[in-house]
Amino acid sequence: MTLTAGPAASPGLDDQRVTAVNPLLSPALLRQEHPMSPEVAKTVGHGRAATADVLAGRDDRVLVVVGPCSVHDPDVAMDYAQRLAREAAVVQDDVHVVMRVYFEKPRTALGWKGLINDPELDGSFAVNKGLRTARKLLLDIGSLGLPVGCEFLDPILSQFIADAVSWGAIGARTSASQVHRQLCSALPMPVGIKNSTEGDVQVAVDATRAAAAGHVFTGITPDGVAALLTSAGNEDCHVILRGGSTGPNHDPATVAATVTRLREANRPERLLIDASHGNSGKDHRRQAEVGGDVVARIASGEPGIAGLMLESFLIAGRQDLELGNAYRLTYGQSITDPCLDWPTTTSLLHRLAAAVRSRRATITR
Ligand SMILES: O=C[C@H](O)[C@H](O)COP(=O)(O)O
Ligand SMILES: C=C(OP(=O)(O)O)C(=O)O
Repeated sequence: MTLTAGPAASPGLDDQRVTAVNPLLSPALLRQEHPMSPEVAKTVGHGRAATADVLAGRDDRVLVVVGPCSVHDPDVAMDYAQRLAREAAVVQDDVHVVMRVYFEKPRTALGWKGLINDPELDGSFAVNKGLRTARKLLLDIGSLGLPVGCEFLDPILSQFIADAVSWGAIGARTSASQVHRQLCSALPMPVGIKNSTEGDVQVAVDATRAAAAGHVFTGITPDGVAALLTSAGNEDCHVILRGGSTGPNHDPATVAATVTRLREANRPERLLIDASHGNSGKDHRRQAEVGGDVVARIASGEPGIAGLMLESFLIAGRQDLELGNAYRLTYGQSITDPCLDWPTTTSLLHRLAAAVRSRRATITR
């Protein structure tokens, strides 16, 4: 029997809902256009190692993943990064700061899907430009000595930027996804995995187990060719408590219960608390309260909390994006979830540093 390859094999039946096919640049080409300097490579490597050490409790600092809900303007993101790099240097003995640099937004239904998908913010979907902008920004931030964290949403896109990332996230809408768990098992950095939007924590614990194992799955090579990838497994995956539709879950009882589940699953018994999302009800004022609560609990030596996620930008709150009218946006304010402003952010960073010092003093006394 002879098999005929290509469209002739199923005339008229294939791709009936694909309305356009356009070229995607390859990861290798993007890396050639925006190569990583040895200095940035050092920042990324040190950022990953310090993150893993804090998560495992080998380093007694706390991890803070802080930055905008989404990057929509690389110049504003650099402005924010320069300020954060200065603060990170001030608190570095007590707090390991990783900047949230999120380019992919998983939407509940519809909405702008992030800078890689639509960098012009006008529905033109210039994805190749988005990838170039994203990679350049990651390298520019890395050159400030500041490690970065990204959410990985589209498993193919990770190949374009993962080498420049020190901490990764899997969001609440994808933590149950086998595709994303397999991706985690191959990613070269610690990855935080969120509880579900409904508040199910077990799904995140299960994801850390799945990600710690090796898998064989489909992906792409640096040249952009489809391939079967074999992963070694990622031991540095951890749970992020982000609250859910039934309310917050940053309370000591949920932290303790999650630690028990992690122990039963033979996973490291430390986690991150996301002060935003379901824990704040998407109210940035409430986010500051959750951050303050976590600071106090770190000072008191509560076990299990390795760090905190904060959604923060220059201006408090959020604004609506009108596609095609990005020029009207307020400088430094989020176009996705509401963020803490810069003064509240720096205050929380310094309070966290003080909390770590007081915890350290209690332990060594
Ligand atoms: O962090 C960002 C948002 O919470 C997430 O992308 C969902 O946003 P949406 O509910 O506005 O679509
Ligand atoms: C989308 C995010 O969060 P979650 O997955 O918790 O909704 C986020 O952190 O940007």
